[in-house]
Amino acid sequence: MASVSGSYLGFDFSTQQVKVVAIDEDLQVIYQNSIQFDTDLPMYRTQGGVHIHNDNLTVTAPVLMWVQALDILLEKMKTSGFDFASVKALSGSGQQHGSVYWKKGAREILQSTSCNKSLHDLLKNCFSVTDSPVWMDSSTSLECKHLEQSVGGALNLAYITGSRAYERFTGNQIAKIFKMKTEEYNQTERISLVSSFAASLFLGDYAAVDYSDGSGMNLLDIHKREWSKQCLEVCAPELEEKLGTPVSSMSVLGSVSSHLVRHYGFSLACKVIAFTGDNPGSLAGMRLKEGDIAVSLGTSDTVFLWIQNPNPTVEGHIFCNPVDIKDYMALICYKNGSITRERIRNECAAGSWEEFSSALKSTPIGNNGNLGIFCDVMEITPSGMLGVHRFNEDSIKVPHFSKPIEIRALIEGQFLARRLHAEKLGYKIIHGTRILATGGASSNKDILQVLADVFNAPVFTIDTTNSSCLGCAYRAKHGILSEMGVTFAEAVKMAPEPTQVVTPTPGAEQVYRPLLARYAQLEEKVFLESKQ
Ligand SMILES: Nc1ncnc2c1ncn2[C@@H]1O[C@H](COP(=O)(O)OP(=O)(O)O)[C@@H](O)[C@H]1O
Ligand SMILES: O=C(CO)[C@@H](O)[C@H](O)COP(=O)(O)O
Repeated sequence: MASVSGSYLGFDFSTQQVKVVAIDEDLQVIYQNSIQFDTDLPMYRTQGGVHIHNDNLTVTAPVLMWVQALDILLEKMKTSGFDFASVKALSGSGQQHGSVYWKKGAREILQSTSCNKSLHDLLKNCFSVTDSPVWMDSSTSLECKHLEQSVGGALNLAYITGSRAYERFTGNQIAKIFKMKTEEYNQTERISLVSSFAASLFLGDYAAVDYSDGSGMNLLDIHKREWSKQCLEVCAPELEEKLGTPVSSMSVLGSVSSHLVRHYGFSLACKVIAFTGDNPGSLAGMRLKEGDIAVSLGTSDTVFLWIQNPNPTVEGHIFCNPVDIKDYMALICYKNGSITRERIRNECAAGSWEEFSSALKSTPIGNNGNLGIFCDVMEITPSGMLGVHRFNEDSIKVPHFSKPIEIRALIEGQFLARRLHAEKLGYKIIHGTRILATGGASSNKDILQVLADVFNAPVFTIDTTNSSCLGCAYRAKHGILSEMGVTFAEAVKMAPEPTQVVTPTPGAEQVYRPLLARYAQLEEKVFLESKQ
């Protein structure tokens, strides 16, 4: 690879893979690569990057798998001739809410500089909990109830932390670890998020949690940008020491570890900028503006917005904004995203995205009134909804659809749900609204066409589906410039603009407006039934 005068790296430790994007000084992408957990590291026996336990509620991932994936990714970059010496700064992101438990003594090992071991060999005995709880976990209902009761109810908790108690949020996960694995908890000297854990691997020391990803823990006071002592106390003892002090998402944490300098030829001056959550990373990568709506179609589906005035409610989340210290972002998360789409692709389209697309193209918008709600796993939005529910044009439940109708029912049902809950949170689609799509499924234009039709707005994408990596490479550059007072918008003004890929089909709104109202009624019915 030809060397460049300066470059910036963005990593993403997401649910199914570790990915990297490198950009040059002109913000052009010069390198991309990834390691898939299931296929590149089969010895960990993950499915979709995780282990689903027998209770169907507990979901974890082996922390050493993430470390080993980074070793392999960096080796791959080295083999391809990537010029590590040109990297001026790096940053990254992680799947949100997951937690990593560093054993007493781990910091000293992390800081050690004089060995030739891989990170995996170096850190193999450093974790008190080897299977990290991840965002797909929904086993902490008791802990959630306790936290909400202790702070005066769900809405009060949302006022403080931006969200009512959610099972996957880290504070509730830590409370469960303390209760179920007290000895391991007591052996823990530091608790990281996946993002700050990943930053620690580059820093060679414990990296601070950033405000934006820290907002997904039910522990951070999002207004004061400090831990809520009340929430910490409810979740587990000595938690403040174990978490360290949170920092702004644009903080320069320090220089890259001498371990990585020696192994890969990073410059000693290369800076590590605070890592953040993958959705905040995507907000940066897509250069979201107020008024835009971002739809991420990754393992999870998320819908998020840039907002100035947080108005937390008991549905959805408010996070601190990752690129502007005074602002916020609102987010809604759906657990049944790509994995459900893959199941239907396998069952109805012989495992082929092309066949899946053909089915979308051969069926009419509105699917002749056939609607579906597909929750293979317990849904987050609305909370607890489970199972596959199919309704014909008279809203009568039916046991199955033909294959093409099933495919359209899945995609329309998913996007009707995305729109319904965004509107419930007060989001209005107006003339000029741009939908910015990202994540693996955003490479599929036929899926994006349904998105444009259901939302009645044009869909834009950026050049890469790895918007979080790209956003973190941008954040890496901005991290250095922000010390001189440069805003994120100024730092990335030369970056390529998102391009419009699809526009709504004429007449789509007339079909989907009434369908949205019908979907809302059916979802409410299914939701209430799932509560019984
Ligand atoms: N052509 C396609 N059409 C629809 N979905 C796709 C396509 N290509 C990849 N995907 C989906 O993208 C998902 C991965 O998305 P990605 O955003 O990389 O995940 P994550 O960041 O959560 O690990 C895969 O699970 C796959 O189902
Ligand atoms: O739980 C959430 C957001 O609140 C998820 O969006 C995770 O952050 C996982 O992200 P992907 O790997 O699906 O991008």
